Amino acid sequence: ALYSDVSQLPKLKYDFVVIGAGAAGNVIAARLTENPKFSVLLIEAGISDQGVLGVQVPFLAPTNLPNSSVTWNYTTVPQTSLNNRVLAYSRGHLMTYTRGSDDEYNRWAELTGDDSWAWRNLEPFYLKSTRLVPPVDHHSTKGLVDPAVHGFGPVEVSLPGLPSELDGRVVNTSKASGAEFPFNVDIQSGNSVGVGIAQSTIGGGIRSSSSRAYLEPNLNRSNLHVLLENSVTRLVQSGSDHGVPVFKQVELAASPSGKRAHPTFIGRLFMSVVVATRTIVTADKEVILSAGSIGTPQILMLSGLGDAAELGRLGIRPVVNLPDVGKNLQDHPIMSNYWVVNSNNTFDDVLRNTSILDADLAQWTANKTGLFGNAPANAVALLRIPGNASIFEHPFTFPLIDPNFFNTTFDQFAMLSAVKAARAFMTAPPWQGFVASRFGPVGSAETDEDIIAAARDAIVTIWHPTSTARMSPRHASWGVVDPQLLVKGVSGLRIVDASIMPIIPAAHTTGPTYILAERAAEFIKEAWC
Ligand SMILES: Cc1cc2nc3c(=O)[nH]c(=O)nc-3n(C[C@H](O)[C@H](O)[C@H](O)COP(=O)(O)OP(=O)(O)OC[C@H]3O[C@@H](n4cnc5c(N)ncnc54)[C@H](O)[C@@H]3O)c2cc1C
Repeated sequence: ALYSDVSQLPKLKYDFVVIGAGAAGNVIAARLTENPKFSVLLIEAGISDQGVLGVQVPFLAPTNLPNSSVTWNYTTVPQTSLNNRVLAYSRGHLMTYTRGSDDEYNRWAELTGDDSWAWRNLEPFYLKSTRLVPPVDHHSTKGLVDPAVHGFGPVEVSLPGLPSELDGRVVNTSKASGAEFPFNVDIQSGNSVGVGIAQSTIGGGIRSSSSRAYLEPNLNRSNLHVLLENSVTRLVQSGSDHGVPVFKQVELAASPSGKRAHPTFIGRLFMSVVVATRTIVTADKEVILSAGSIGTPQILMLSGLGDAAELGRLGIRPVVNLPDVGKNLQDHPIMSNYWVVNSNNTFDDVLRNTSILDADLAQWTANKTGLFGNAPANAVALLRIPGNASIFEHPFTFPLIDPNFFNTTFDQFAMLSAVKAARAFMTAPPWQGFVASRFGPVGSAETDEDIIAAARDAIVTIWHPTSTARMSPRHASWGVVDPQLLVKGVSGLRIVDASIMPIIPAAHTTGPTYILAERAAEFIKEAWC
C-alpha cells in the first residue's frame, strides 16, 4: 500500500526499513517481500510518479530537467577545470540501458577480494533484472541485438520503435570501419566495446522504470508499505552489540521544520493542527540504505558515520570514523558534438510546432506508438527556475557535490580521443551529403588545445554518480561497506545503491545498479531465512 502521511502508517516497526525508492531500493523492496514472512517499509522523499507524463512518455523525459517536482535541484561546487562553471546535478533516471563490461565487474571482484562480484558469477542477477521485448512498431531487429544475452526480469528493454534515418548510417559506418568502430551486435554480452543500436528501458512505448517494473506490480502485497513525501533525516543508534553500535532506527520528517499542518475537525471546529516533529521507525532485522550516491553518504554523515574530523567541524558527533564516506565520487562527464545536416527529418518540427507535438502525444496516448514512445536523442534545454520558486521550499540542506571534472591529464586525453573518434566516425562515406558541417564552438575547435578549451565550457554531467560509499574487502581500512554491503563498524545497516560501486563502470549506471541490487536481495534473504 502507498502512504504519503506517516500518521497513516499501520505500524512503525518492520523487519526491514528500506530508504529510497530508486533503482536499487525498488528491487530490494520487491525481492524481500516475495517472502510473505518479511515486512518491509520503503521510504521515499519524492512524490508518486503516477500520472506524471514526463516520467511515463519516453520522449518527454527531458521535460523533467533540470528542476521539477520529480528531481532534486542539486548543483555542483564550481568546477575549477571547467572555467568555474556550476553544473546542474539532477537525480532521477531516464532509460538508456547498458550493463557495463565483464572486465569492470572482474575489477570489482579483485578490488573487494570477493569473487562473487565477478561477471561470470553475476549472470543470474543481470538475467533476473531485465528482459528483451519487441520494439513498439514490431519491426525486425534481426542482426541488431542478441536475444541470447537477455534475461527474464521485470524491467523491459527494447530497441528504438521508430527507426531514424541515422540508424542505417551508424551501422554501415561501423561495419565498414573495421577495428576503428567495431560493430557490436549487443553490448550487453560482457564485451561492451563497439558501436550498435541503443537499447532503452522502454516496453510497449512506455518507460519501464524501477517503479513500474518492481514496485507497481507488488503494491498489493500486504507485507509492503511505501511511504512517499517523507525524507529520512538520519539513522538513530538503537543500541550496541558487544561494543558495536547498532543502527536499526530511522528518523524521518515531511518538511525541513519536521512539522506538518493537518486540517482537522475537532467537534464542530475546523482547525489546522501541527503534528509530530520527527518520526522514528524501527527495523527488526536491517535498515537498508538505498538513497543513491548523494543521499546515502549525506544520511550516513548526518548519523555520525563518516570522517570523524569532518563531522566534528560540522557539529555532528562522530559515532564511527569512516573516512571514505562521501569521498571518491565518480561520474561520467558528457560533451555534445553537433553537426549541421541536409535533412528536414529532425526533431525541430515537433519541438517547435505544438499541433505536431499534440498529434504525437495523441498517438502515444491512443496506442503508445510513434515518436513519443522513443527515447529522445537530440535537443535538451536546460533552464534555471528562479531561486525563490515554491518548488524549492521542500529541500533540506544540500550536500556539496564536487565531481572534479576534467582535472587530470587523463580526463583531458580521454575527452580529446572521444571527440576525434566522433569526428572520424562522422566523416565516413555513409554520412557524405547528409552532414553539412560541424557546428558550434566545439565543432569549430581544430587543434587539441582548442578542443580542450572548448570542452571547459561545454562539459556537463551525464548524471552517473557512483562510489561515494564504496565497497572494499571486509578488513580493509578503506571503503565503507564490505562485499556483503554491510556498513563497516556498525551493525544492522547495509547500503544497496550505486554508491557502493568500487569503480564506476563504463556504462549507464542503472543497469549495473539493478545487477548489484538483485545480488544484494539474494544475500539479504539468505542471511535472514
Ligand atoms: C537525469 C538523469 C538521467 C539519467 N539517465 C540514465 C540513463 O539513461 N541510463 C542509465 O542507466 N542511468 C541513467 N541515469 C543514472 C541512474 O538514474 C542512476 O545510476 C540510478 O538511478 C542509481 O540508482 P540508485 O538506487 O543508486 O539511486 P536513485 O535511483 O537515485 O535512488 C535513490 C532514491 O533515494 C531517494 N532519497 C534520497 N535521499 C533521501 C532521503 N533523505 N529520504 C528518503 N529518500 C531519499 C531519492 O529521492 C531516490 O528516489 C540518469 C540519472 C539522471 C539524474
